[in-house]
Amino acid sequence: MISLEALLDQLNENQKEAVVYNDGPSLVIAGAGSGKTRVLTFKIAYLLLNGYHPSTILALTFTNKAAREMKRRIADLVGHERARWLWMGTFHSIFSRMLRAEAERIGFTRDFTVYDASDSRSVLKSIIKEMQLDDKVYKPGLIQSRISYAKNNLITASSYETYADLLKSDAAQRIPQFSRIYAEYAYQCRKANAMDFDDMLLYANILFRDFPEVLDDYRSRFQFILVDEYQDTNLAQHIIVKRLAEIHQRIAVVGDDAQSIYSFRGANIDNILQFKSQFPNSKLFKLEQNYRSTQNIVAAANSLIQKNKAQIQKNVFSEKNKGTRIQLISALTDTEEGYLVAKEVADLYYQEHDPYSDFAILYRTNAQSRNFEEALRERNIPYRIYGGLSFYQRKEIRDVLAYFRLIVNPSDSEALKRCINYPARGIGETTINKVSDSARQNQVSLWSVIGDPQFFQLPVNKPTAQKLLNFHDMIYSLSVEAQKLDAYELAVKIIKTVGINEDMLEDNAVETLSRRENIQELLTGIHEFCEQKVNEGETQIGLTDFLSEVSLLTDQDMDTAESTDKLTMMTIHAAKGLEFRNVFIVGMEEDLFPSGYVSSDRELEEERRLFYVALTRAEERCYISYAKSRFKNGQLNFTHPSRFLSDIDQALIDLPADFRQAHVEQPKPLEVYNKNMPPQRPSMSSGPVSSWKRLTPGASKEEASSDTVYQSGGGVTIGNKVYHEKFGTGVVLALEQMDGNWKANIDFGDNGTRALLLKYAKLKILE
Ligand SMILES: Nc1ncnc2c1ncn2[C@@H]1O[C@H](COP(=O)(O)OP(=O)(O)OP(=O)(O)O)[C@@H](O)[C@H]1O
Ligand SMILES: [Mg+2]
Repeated sequence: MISLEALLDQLNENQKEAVVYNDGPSLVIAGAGSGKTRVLTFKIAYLLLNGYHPSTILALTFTNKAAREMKRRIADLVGHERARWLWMGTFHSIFSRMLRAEAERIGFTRDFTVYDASDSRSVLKSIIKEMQLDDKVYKPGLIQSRISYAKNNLITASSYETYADLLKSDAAQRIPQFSRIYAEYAYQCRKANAMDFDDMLLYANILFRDFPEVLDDYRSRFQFILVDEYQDTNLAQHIIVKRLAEIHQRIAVVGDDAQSIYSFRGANIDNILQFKSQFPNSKLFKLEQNYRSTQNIVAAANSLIQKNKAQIQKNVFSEKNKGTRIQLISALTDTEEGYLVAKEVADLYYQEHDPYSDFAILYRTNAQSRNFEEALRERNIPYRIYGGLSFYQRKEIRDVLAYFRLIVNPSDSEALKRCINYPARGIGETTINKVSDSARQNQVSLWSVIGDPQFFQLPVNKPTAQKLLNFHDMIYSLSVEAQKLDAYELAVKIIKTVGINEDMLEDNAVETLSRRENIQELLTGIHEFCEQKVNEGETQIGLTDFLSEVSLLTDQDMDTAESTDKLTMMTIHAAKGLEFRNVFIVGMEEDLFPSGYVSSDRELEEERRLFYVALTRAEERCYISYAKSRFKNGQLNFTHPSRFLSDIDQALIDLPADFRQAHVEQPKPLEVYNKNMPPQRPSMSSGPVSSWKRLTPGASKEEASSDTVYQSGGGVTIGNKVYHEKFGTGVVLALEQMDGNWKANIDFGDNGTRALLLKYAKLKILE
């Protein structure tokens, strides 16, 4: 075990101060690579060496992988025994653990299922269908993100109507049934004993609000709370942390406003900016030395982020070597981009002898990975992809997991629908619909109906009723076994019993073989999971434990074989917090990065922050690539290099000759290869980025309400006539999101034009 002195010797003066200050709340705001995560890690080790019991420390990270990493570091510093009992994980995994322990209090059982995004969407689809609504207007994806937004802002289905006064005008125009759908969705989830991802945070808040004794219990258990990547927390997360730390005030958070990249998921940068007002006695620490990257990379990242107006000024420097300049790779086509990047990787691998695990290819969207995969495969370069269609989302794996879910929680209607006729049992779509209808009419789960079709007067013939009963009994007897067997034994038994094995053995097609291998891999994974838990001192590892772990994986957690030498491919969002010697940022083109969906300066600044995150992942070398033409939806489009390239200090980047030319010229509108194709959305490069539509008070509503305004405005629409207690009647000219809150510019006639935050303005919408 390390001495306190030796521990602190591994930190610079500023880091040391932040680590040893533990008398009250503290906040570290600092740029990328300056050791924020290291401060948290060392602070925990410091607390442990000072006698805190590990089980009294709660540390919240952004991914499970980051938690594992931090735990490993702490174990290296202070010994495995001390690190073992730390409460460390993502918000979702930590609070789902609490919710399982307290589930009965809020009307669930401890075996509740966690619905993933596709389960939720499927529930919403059937609600929209059942309510006979037009799914072109009531798009399940849109409804889903609105529900998520509401939950992350702690607006429940039942309180939605009350809060909706402000949100109502656009909803009333376009999706007036939204609150009914939300309520039905909440009801369906509850009936299925299921929570979705956002529910983890919502219900944790409800639990703490409604059961003060539970809150007190956790408050006294956690003597210290630490949060990494605080700039990307949302309101629901912020309130949980605030509640837990309210009494003892021993809380340490770290973050970087320049790396806030999750506002589309409800993250609110105000949480970090207003930490001081939430915790008035808090102490602010700044770190300035970057230990990750070469001087050139740090300077390039600094020059880029300077272009953002909204930011806290920071002085970040590196004392590492100067390093090489950023290399730009210009390709004619997206296929060539893949080829050139793979070639560069191979060259570096042979020249510099860097292992493949030192390389990362980072992109804006998952869909970009394909060209690189092909090019890497051609050169036999091993790689792993995070995110996208992960292992656990493959059909055969989802099928097996659905059985697991149903057996531990028979009310899980999504799981039931998935397994009732797989492998085929002669229970058709019509029968399943009848079961669903009956469940709805009788307000019971599907499971109850198939357990007694006669009682529920299910309109099916005798043989069909018998098939339902057989299925019910098979699942029931497995759920009895579940009490006795551990996760692995049970999983093996299930796969044998329900007929998946035979289904796969019958057919020797190549795809079936690989599906069989995947299932085998799943079983191996469960086996390892059980062993690991046993090693950690747990007994009785049931399938629920395994399921709750896999259902809370994030984009960074998909691959378990971490030690092998593979190149990493992931989105920039998933790369947050990570570092690699060699980083390739690819697809650096207008309409791709920044994304073509950007419609305000604020959104553009978030894209720039995303680029800043990408650049600052690199330790030694950073490459940026773009293609001059790219296939999109089966069409070849000509592209323009991203405007962000010219944000980087030109002395630090090797631009090819044709780039300067392209940027001196006025950017052209998007050219289209096939002249017969319909006109394309205008390129973002044809002029300055439009800020929010500004309209005169007389503008028509149709003109005023663009999709973007509607989606993110969360309420008042441009062109609305509104009433304010003090300023009287006015017309909304513009809407803008400011630090997560909506700001409206309103023309109040004689009382002038005012910028008001909707949150406080208490506007009444007149028309
Ligand atoms: N005092 C130090 N001595 C040696 N190495 C350090 C020191 N401080 C930080 N580092 C190293 O610098 C790298 C970046 O640190 P860390 O990941 O903690 O930065 P961060 O501020 O959390 O970055 P990000 O904003 O990207 O999350 C790590 O490899 C870390 O081990
Ligand atoms: Mg970090």
